[in-house]
Formats: sequence, C-alpha cells, structure tokens
Amino acid sequence: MRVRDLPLSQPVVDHFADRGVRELYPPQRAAVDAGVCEGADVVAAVPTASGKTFVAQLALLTAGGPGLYVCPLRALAREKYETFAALPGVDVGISTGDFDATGEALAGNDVVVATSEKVDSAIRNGASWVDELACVVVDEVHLLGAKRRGPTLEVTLATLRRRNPDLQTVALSATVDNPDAIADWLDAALVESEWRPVDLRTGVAVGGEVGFDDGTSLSVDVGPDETAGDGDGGEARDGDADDTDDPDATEVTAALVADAVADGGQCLAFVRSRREAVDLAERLAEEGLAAALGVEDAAAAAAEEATGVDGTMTGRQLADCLRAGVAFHHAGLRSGHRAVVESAFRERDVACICATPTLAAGVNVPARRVVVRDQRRYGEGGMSWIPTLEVHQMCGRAGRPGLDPHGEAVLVADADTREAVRERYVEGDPEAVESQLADPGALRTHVLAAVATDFAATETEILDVFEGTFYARETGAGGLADAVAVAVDDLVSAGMVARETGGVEDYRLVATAVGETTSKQYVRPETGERIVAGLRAAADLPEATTLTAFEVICDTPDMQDTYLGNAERADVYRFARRNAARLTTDMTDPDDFEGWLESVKTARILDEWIGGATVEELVDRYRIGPGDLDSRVERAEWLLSAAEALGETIGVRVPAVSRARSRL
Ligand SMILES: Nc1ncnc2c1ncn2[C@@H]1O[C@H](COP(=O)(O)OP(=O)(O)OP(=O)(O)O)[C@@H](O)[C@H]1O
Repeated sequence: MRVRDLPLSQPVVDHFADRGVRELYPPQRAAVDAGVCEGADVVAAVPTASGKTFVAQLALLTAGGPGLYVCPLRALAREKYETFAALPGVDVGISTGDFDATGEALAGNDVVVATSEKVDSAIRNGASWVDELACVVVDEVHLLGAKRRGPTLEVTLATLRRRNPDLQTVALSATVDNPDAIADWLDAALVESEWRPVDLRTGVAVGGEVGFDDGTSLSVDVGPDETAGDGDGGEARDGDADDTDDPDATEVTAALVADAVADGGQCLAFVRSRREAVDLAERLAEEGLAAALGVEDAAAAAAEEATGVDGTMTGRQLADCLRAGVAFHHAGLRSGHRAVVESAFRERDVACICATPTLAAGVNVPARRVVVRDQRRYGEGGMSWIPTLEVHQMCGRAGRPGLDPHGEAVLVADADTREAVRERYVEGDPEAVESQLADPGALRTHVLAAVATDFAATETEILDVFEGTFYARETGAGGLADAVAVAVDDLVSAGMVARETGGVEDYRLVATAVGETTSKQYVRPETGERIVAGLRAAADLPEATTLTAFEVICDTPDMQDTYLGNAERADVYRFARRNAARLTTDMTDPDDFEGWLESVKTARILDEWIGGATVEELVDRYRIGPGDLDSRVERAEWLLSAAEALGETIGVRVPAVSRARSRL
C-alpha cells in the first residue's frame, strides 16, 4: 500500500516522500484496513519505533474536523508538535504547561497537542474547543496503568467520548499483554503486531559472553574490574543508595559499548538511577569513544553547546562527557541539556548515551546496540525487577531503519541471574495494563471535578460519568460504588462538596466555592484543603513572609518531594526551628514529620531562589538537579496562583503569597 494512494493531499504525500515514507509499514496498512482514514476507532498496539506517529497523522489528517493529540508525557509533546507542525497546511497548537487554565486560544487549530492534564483542565474550565473535536489520538495509551497520570488519562478520554459520541478515537500503545481489553473499552478495532522495521535480537551477557535469542553469540573483551570494593553509598533517592548488583556489570557494559562503537555503531546504556547514569558516562568517557567513532570535532561542538545552557556542575560534567563522545540523560537534567544530548545523538555526534529508563519512553533515539545494565531498582519494598514492558521499550530502541541489518539488545546479568533475566525479559510477555482509578486520591480528584463541572449531582450520576472508563469496563462501574461513596464523604468533610438536602435520601451534591476553585485551579482536593488551612494560619501569623507562602504550597501533594539526606536533616530541622514564627505548621504537629521537613527544604530553596541565589549555588548547596529546580519553580508558580485564587474565594488575603509569586 502506497502513501500516494491514501486520501491525502499532494503536498502531504510529497512531505512524507521527502522523509522516505512512501510504502506503508505492515501495521500502518492494518490500521488503514481497519478504517483509520474513515473515522473508525482503532487501537494500535505495536512495538517501539514501528511507525505509530504516521497512524496518528493519518487519523488527524483525514478526520472531518479539528483533532486532538493527547501525549501523556510532557517531554514528548514538543517533539510531536514539531512533527505535526511540519505537515503542509496544518495549523497546530500546543498546550503542555501542565496546569494552566482554559486554553481558549487553542480554538481554531487543525490539531492540538496536549497532555491529558491539560485536556482535563480545559474540560473543567469549560473550554469550547473540546466539544468541536472530530478526532482524538491518545499516544502511549498503556500509561493508563501509571499511578498518577493513568486515572486522568482514562477519565479525560471517557469524558471526551461521553460529551461527543461521534468522536473518532485512535489509541496507540506499546505491546502489552491485554491490548484487546483496551480495544474493548474503546469499542475499537485492534491492530496488534510484532512487526518492526529492523529485526531485533536480544541477548543476555554474563562476563563478556552474550547468547542471543536467535542462537547467535558474541564475545567481548572485558577489562579489569576497577570498581570492585568502591561501594560508595551516595544519595538514596532514585535508588542511588547502592552500587550495582555486580560491579562487573559496569565493565561488561563498557566492553559491549566499546565493541559496537569500534564497529561504527552508537549505543544506549540503561541504568537504574540518575546517579548511575552520570557515573557510567564518566567511566565510559575513559574509553576514547569520540575518536573510535571519528567524531571528535562534532563531539567538542556538542560539548560547547551544553556549556552554553548554564554554568552548573551538571552542565560541566555533561560537557566533559560529551567531549569524550558520551552523554548522560535523566529527568533531573534541564530540558536544554536533554535537547542537546538527543539531537547530538541523532546527528551521530556522540557514541553513547547512558540513561535512566525515561529515555526509553518515546524519545526517538535509535541506536545500533542497547545495553541494559540494571534490571532491578529500589522501590517501596526494596529492590525489585523493572517491569518487562519498560525493559522492552528500552530494547526496542535498538536498530536504525535502513542503516543497521538488525538491532541488538543486551541485558547484563551474572551467572546467578542469567536464567531469571532471560525468562523475564527475553522470553517473557509484557505486563497487562491495569486501571489505577480506584486509588482513593485519584477518585477524590475526579469525583470533585464531576460535581464541580455539573456533570454529576448524585453518587449515581458520578458512577454514570465513570461508566465510560477503562476501570468500569474491566470491573463494572458498580465496583466503584463503595469507593465513590467514601470519596464523596471525604470531600464533604473537607468542605469541598456539600449535600443540599431535601431529606436523607434526597439530596444533591454541589461543589462549595472552595471546591469549585480547587477543581478549576487544577489542584488536588488535599492541596486545596491544605492551602486554605495554610492561608488562614498565615493570616494569623505575626510575621508571614514569602517563606510562609512557600511552606504552605510545598506541603501539598501537588509539589514534588525533595530528597532530604541524613546529613542535611539536622540542618533543615534547625532552620525550621529558627523560622518557627514564619511557618504555618507547629513542629510538634505533623503526622508525617519527615514529609513536612522535606517541604521545608523545598520552601527554603524557593525562598533563596527569589532572594537571588543562582542555580549553581542552589544545586551545589542542596544537591538537587538543575532540572529539578526548574520543575519546582514552575510548580510553585502554579500553586501560588491557586493559593491566590483560593484566598480570594475564602476572603483571606495574604500579601506574602502575591509577593512570592511576583518575585518567582
Ligand atoms: N512507512 C514508513 N516508511 C519509512 N519510514 C517510516 C515509515 N513510517 C514511519 N517511518 C519512520 O520510522 C521512524 C519511527 O517512527 P515513529 O516515531 O512513528 O515510531 P513510533 O512507533 O511512534 O515510535 P515510539 O515507540 O517511539 O512511539 C520515524 O523516523 C519515521 O519517519
């Protein structure tokens, strides 16, 4: 099937031809056969990098009206926006600032790229464009199994479809164990395929010996193990508390990377934590990879570019690595640094990226060889195996279409773990996607939204709203009845929702003024409650300052946690004692004292930031990533603006809140 035979305009056909897209890949053909160009609902569950974006483009280009592309990961939205904006004659809007309001400005675009949070917020704020959509494409739909974002994704999609029954829905998924359940949920045709543009072979390495699943093998020279005995504890967050399971794994990884690079191939090496990504990159910087790949000048130019982003220690470390032909990539990097790394890799100016699994989710960085050094990481219950789905996404990055005869993915194991690793990741199936909607926190948020937007005024109507969710399809909406009743009770005691009675059995649920503002400001009910209590306490303090404002907003579940190491704990404790007159929480009060101390640390960082401290100073003083500081500043802006709105709602004015916001 050829692109030019599809119902697309000539300029669009030419646009694809210029990018080498003339013949459809088999899964794309199957999507066309399933009616994706004729308004049919389609779920496509296909491997990484097998052309899902083209399926999205087909749906959006052939829908008889505006389209919405929901991208659950913010980091990917810009990349997709650029892909769509390059299409001739297509006006594209983007809305990813996670939490700002209506987005009425998005009306009039042919395609809007947005995160699910943004669409949810637009619905809550009554944006009209959401009702005019002809087509919605949800990328990475398997993320509906993710704890925080999953419920928002499924409720948003269910709401969009309920409001607009003619809406074409196209959902794109990684290969998961139950794509049929997702297709059932959406009453959509299922396109399921194992096809990939480049063959992939996956192997397990023990020492320098790799056995692949296609029966082939590979042998690499592993250098002496210099890391043995160097079990530096370091920071614990992100699983940084430990060295690798087996110190040799780093040397095996180095040998596998050097071997591929000597042969002209680029590599991705995945490790469990940010700290490990930096350490591995610094180790690989000793391998002379830039010279081996013949890219010394280009690597030096990439290093210059990284230095230009900022003067932080992380930036300097990254530049030093880049000069040697290696990079690291993780969520603590600033977006400017991530962009330099991704583009240098695509341009083949760098031989290897050492990354945490975030890189595997959707960033288009194909490599000849992928090495997965760590398959276990620290979670709540200690060390546990990384989900098979995630490891498959990492492995799926191996193989560049048209350039490599096949991609190679190598999982580094030892004699004891070899079989477990093989069974789990080489032979094993990925996990099934499971709804997280029954989580009490998620339910409270979405129940409040349903009531505040007047979609529902009784428990039964709330269940009607949830009837279109994946959860309801899997377990029956009745399964949620008890949990919804609990959520309503919680919201009533929190002062977010009121029962307007006409008798015990006969009442209507209405959002209180605070509930309505909370929902519109897109903060969680617990956040709204904490801010309201905090504002009242702050108004009574003799000396409320910007630190007070930051303490209130940082002590909410909508602000990220900031790691508090043992060494710093005493210092933050003393800081809190010194500033007791400016904090809304009495030190003897918090149920979760450690969590509160973390909030005080975040508040202190933000207060020093508005006081003129530089990124470099804060990164150095508080051991946070520069990207972590950026994201906390961004969240603080949003939460302070929610605090101002809530203050207005309850008639409590705390000037320090506005001061903090304007100085931020
Ligand atoms: N029919 C085709 N012919 C040639 N190249 C194609 C075709 N379809 C897609 N491609 C190219 O394949 C690459 C991967 O495609 P794409 O990024 O759409 O994969 P994906 O399935 O969305 O990956 P991910 O798992 O990252 O979401 C892109 O460079 C794209 O231009």
